[in-house]
Amino acid sequence: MFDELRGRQQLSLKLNSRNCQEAADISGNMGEMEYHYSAGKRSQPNPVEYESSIYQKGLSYQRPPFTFKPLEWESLAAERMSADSKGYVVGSAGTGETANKNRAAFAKWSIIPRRLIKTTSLPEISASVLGQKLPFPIACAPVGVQRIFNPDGEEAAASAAAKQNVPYIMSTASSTSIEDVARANGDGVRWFQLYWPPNEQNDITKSILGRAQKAGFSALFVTLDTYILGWRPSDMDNGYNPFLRSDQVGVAIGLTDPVFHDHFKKKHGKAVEEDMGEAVAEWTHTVFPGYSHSFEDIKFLQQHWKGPIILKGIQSVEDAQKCVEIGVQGIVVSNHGGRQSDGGCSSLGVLPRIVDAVGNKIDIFFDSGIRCGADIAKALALGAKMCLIGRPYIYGLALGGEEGVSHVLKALLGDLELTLHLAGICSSSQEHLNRSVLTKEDDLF
Ligand SMILES: Cc1cc2nc3c(=O)[nH]c(=O)nc-3n(C[C@H](O)[C@H](O)[C@H](O)COP(=O)(O)O)c2cc1C
Ligand SMILES: O=C(O)C(=O)c1ccccc1
Repeated sequence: MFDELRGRQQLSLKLNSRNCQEAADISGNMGEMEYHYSAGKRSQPNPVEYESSIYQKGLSYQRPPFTFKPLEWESLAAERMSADSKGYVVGSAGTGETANKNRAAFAKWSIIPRRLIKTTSLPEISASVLGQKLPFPIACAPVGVQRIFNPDGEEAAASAAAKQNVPYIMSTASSTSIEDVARANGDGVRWFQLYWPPNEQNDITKSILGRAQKAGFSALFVTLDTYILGWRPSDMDNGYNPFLRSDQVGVAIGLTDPVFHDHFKKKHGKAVEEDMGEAVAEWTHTVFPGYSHSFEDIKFLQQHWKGPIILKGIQSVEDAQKCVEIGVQGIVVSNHGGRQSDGGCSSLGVLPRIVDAVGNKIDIFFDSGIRCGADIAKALALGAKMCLIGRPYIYGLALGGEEGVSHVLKALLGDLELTLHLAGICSSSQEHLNRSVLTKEDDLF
């Protein structure tokens, strides 16, 4: 009974509250959570609708086959994976100290709700990044080898992201080609993440960038913290490296790249098809050369990429300042989910100082450790413009392919929307969602 009342209440709140234009746009079937086009424009999914429709489905025992408990996605997904895949996604570097600190850092900040803030609508949770206004302040982080979690891999995730109006960042280590991911993503917003070949192989880099650009990827995320994979005990215990599997997962971009094919032929005197093992080893070495580029080298990418460039993996104020100096458009404050270095800082811990130093000069994205709506709210309050979701959507992929990814994205957004609403915060913009809504939990004692 309570659920029924609550469901109805949510529904009527929603219907009364969205502004007129949006209400006219929303033509979706509430039960199925389908969203339709109206007047040639895609109507915005409304995350809280998901919650109300679930209460209603609950009444007729038609709940979705996925849990809404964000901290259970990992264990439930793990039950469906091989030991190798589970170790790969859940695992992190060394003792796991960095990954643990990523999570612990969120609990150090608390949201102080304000009361009697008169509202007539649910909070607006859009984001303004890279000169664009996007409906939601989250994106799917670049994650490689997605077919080890579900046979539909990147195509399922990119399709779900487009349906939920969430940008999809495609990894260079994808198990699907650039062109196939673009097709699956359709008219969604898609960005490309580069694992960057050494300068001697700039022709291969140019080829990848050209393909990504042609396939409609509009921004370039360059990952700086993974020129070699970190010390990952779970994978070493399993003797597991996704590239070294016999089914060649994670090398789709190389195996479909004509310039890489030419390069391989010249170097090895045979075609890629004649020696797949050698070709995979060569590609792996091309994108994980073992050594880093320099700030100076970014010029090459600026010359060959028409669009915003965002550097991923920034943890220090000094590096953030250098990013501003060299004229890139954004940074991702990230420690790769604690997968690369042990003994590191929490990514959320370093965020405020980086925001203070460069937040008004460059777009700051954030990831590492986000698991629920409140985590997104805290990172945005500390000055990030957008959060990248990493492991959670991969757990969704393992749990239920495209539907599972959609579920995780909708659940995170619904949770965010209500978290802000119930704290009296009327939008995700810095004007309303800023440090004044937070306190350090330790300061309370
Ligand atoms: C299985 C897996 C594969 C990943 N692959 C990539 C990748 O190919 N490129 C990249 O830049 N980051 C990659 N990442 C890191 C994510 O983009 C992101 O920084 C990280 O997952 C954020 O931490 P979280 O998982 O705690 O949210 C990967 C992460 C995971 C879990
Ligand atoms: O595992 C990772 O964190 C990552 O970035 C990666 C590297 C190679 C293949 C797939 C993912």
